[in-house]
Amino acid sequence: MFIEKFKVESPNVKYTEDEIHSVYNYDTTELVHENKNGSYQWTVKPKTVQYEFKTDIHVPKLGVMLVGWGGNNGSTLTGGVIANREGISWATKDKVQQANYFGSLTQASSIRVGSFNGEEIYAPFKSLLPMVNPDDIVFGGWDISDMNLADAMARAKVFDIDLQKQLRPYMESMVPLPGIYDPDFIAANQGSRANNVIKGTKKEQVQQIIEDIREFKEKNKVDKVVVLWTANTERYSNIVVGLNDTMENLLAAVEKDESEISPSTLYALACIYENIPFINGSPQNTFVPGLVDLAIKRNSLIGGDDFKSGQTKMKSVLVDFLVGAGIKPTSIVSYNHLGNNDGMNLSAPQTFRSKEISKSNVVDDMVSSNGILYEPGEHPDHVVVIKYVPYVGDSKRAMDEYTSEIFMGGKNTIVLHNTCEDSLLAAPIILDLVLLAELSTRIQLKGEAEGKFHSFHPVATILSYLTKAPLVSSTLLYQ
Ligand SMILES: NC(=O)c1ccc[n+]([C@@H]2O[C@H](COP(=O)([O-])OP(=O)(O)OC[C@H]3O[C@@H](n4cnc5c(N)ncnc54)[C@H](O)[C@@H]3O)[C@@H](O)[C@H]2O)c1
Ligand SMILES: O=P([O-])([O-])O[C@@H]1[C@@H](O)[C@H](O)[C@@H](O)[C@H](O)[C@@H]1O
Repeated sequence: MFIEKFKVESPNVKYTEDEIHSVYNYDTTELVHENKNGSYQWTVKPKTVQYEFKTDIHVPKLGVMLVGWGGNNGSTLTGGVIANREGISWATKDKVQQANYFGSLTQASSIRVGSFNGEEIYAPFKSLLPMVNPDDIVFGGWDISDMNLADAMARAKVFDIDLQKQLRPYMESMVPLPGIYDPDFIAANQGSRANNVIKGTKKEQVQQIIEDIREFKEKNKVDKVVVLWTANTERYSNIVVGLNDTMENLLAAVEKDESEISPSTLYALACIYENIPFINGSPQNTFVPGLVDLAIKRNSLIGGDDFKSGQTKMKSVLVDFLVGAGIKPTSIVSYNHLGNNDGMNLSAPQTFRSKEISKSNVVDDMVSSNGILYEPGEHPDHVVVIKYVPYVGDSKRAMDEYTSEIFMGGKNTIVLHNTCEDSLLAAPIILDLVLLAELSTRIQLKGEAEGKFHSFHPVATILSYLTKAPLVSSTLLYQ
């Protein structure tokens, strides 16, 4: 049975006018590796750590500023939220389609809350804690292309025409702010659309982004802003000692207008200065060490990298299942072709390399978890192929082949084929990322050994489920 909402009655949960107080006993283990009578022994000791959580129940009016707003994902998400908010339905060749948020964890998934008279009871994920209603989000952002969002939606060729016609009046007045453009970091084929760029030094560009955020916040009277990068995939930045390895060196490099500081790092820097959450939806290493240092020092949320939308989502689920079942994947081949602008940008070797890394590394932890199947350092052959085929547009065609070793020298091959608009996969994930980032900034926690409440660690590993290459912090404990 499915229920819409519920209240918790527990000695561990207290509702006040402003907060939900909860106590959670986290059961974990502590491992000890010690020399006993001349030989080393691993000892596993169960332990329980008690945490207290305080969740501010006042849901803010949220502004979401997208970097790359005029792209396929940006225009699709914006149009999708407007269609849901306005209750738009449209004619397709099959039926009259209603707007929905399918594909969003927060809006379209459910959780089990218990059983009643022998029946399992489920509730919406979004009923767990007070969350922003996506219909209320105010969108804005930047793009190096000055195309308005209605024309960008038409350029993307994602939505049905009848839907596009109904959305156009809402979107044609939406025009992206000029963006920070550096041709050295994205494919040369993107140059023709770069007619909407911020001039000046890197320091001046960062300052302009800060001013844009402040003006957006003031103009739209939003309480909070989250910034999310859904612009083109950049090439990796070189990590150079003395340039971007520490926050002091990074800030000095910006002062000196050093060329190796990428646009995405500059946007993120502006957000950290403003204490605005910044999420990276692409695979490049926006978060160079110096930037992570600064985010931690200023306790400003950063998260990423690279939305885990389709092929890689399937890969992480399937390989986790196979390895967990004691089956040994030995060859993974992920091929896809698509014809959108993302695909065109990825047709350049240096930007493709960023994507190849994030699409390949997703299985590393699963493989290293099983020393029965894999020798130290052993891993499956893993190939990622992305081809740009203009004709298919946003309709990505993904083909995957998984070959595994099974019992007594047997081999098993699984082949998957997946076709759909890439932006229809990514847009709901972008929504989840911004909603969960906003929610996490309203939560304070305190471990039993800690003296005072604090926020989550600024490196938001809580967003990992939604990204291919989760950003994690080497500092395990919050300072
Ligand atoms: N399923 C998916 O669509 C999916 C999944 C994972 C990751 N991604 C990543 O999301 C990003 C966006 O995907 P898309 O399909 O919307 O691509 P897109 O090319 O349609 O949109 C990117 C937009 O960013 C703009 N842009 C580029 N550089 C910019 C800059 N420095 N500042 C501001 N705007 C800039 C471009 O003009 C373009 O409008 C890509 O990096 C892609 O790899 C997409
Ligand atoms: O999440 P996923 O479907 O594995 O990955 C997708 C790739 O298959 C696609 O080629 C690329 O253009 C998208 O940006 C996205 O990264």
